[in-house]
Amino acid sequence: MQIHNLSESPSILNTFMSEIRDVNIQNDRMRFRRNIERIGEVLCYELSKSLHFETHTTKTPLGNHDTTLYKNDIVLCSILRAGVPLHSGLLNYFDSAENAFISAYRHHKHNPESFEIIVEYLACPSLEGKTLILADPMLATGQSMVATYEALKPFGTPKDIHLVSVIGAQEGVDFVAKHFDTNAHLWIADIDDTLNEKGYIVPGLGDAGDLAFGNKLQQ
Ligand SMILES: O=P(O)(O)OC[C@H]1O[C@H](OP(=O)(O)OP(=O)(O)O)[C@H](O)[C@@H]1O
Ligand SMILES: O=c1cc[nH]c(=O)[nH]1
Ligand SMILES: [Mg+2]
Repeated sequence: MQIHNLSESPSILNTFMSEIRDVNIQNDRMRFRRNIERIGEVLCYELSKSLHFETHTTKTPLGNHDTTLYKNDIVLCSILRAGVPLHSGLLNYFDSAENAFISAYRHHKHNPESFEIIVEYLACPSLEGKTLILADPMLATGQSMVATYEALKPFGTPKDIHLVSVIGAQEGVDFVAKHFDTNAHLWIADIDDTLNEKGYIVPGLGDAGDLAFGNKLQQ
């Protein structure tokens, strides 16, 4: 897997990243969602440079102008629920993308420290020969991303695969790298060192789903 960690070259992205991590700012739910969306836009722009481009002639009022436009058939797939604002950011730029949604959540069966990933809702178009973009803001253990990929396999074989995430833990990045092809890409805004005993990224930002949408009761 090819890993593109955008924190390696400082940019305006650092401002959005510092706001979503900051305990004094992140509780402004609207700002949190909008920052995740803006990070999605920046990641989308970077990812777009790796797409397939072909020459296109545009007719202006005064003549013709040659440029290149991407030709990939894009399917954006987000993992509910924290993936929703990231999905919006990607869709802001990929105007005509097809969309898939999947629910993958951590189910704490016996105690807060052990969980399994439950995949329930799944709506997806054909993926055959298309460019699949899998988006989830948090890449902690990597289990949700891998469970989602397994659940999508019956929908066809994508031509290429891009994972998009906001914050990853090194352990989760290593885990997904083992499960995806070497041609797959990971576009990520930052990678932190560790996970705590509950599988949260440290320092991370806390619970992205709760910060975006409010607390949920455990089922
Ligand atoms: O890499 P993993 O260890 O699988 O963890 C990451 C998952 O955890 C979060 O979802 P969560 O289960 O909190 O659901 P939510 O989006 O409903 O809050 C996050 O959005 C990822 O989907
Ligand atoms: O740190 C983490 C890990 C999983 N999900 C989150 O929202 N945050
Ligand atoms: Mg959550």
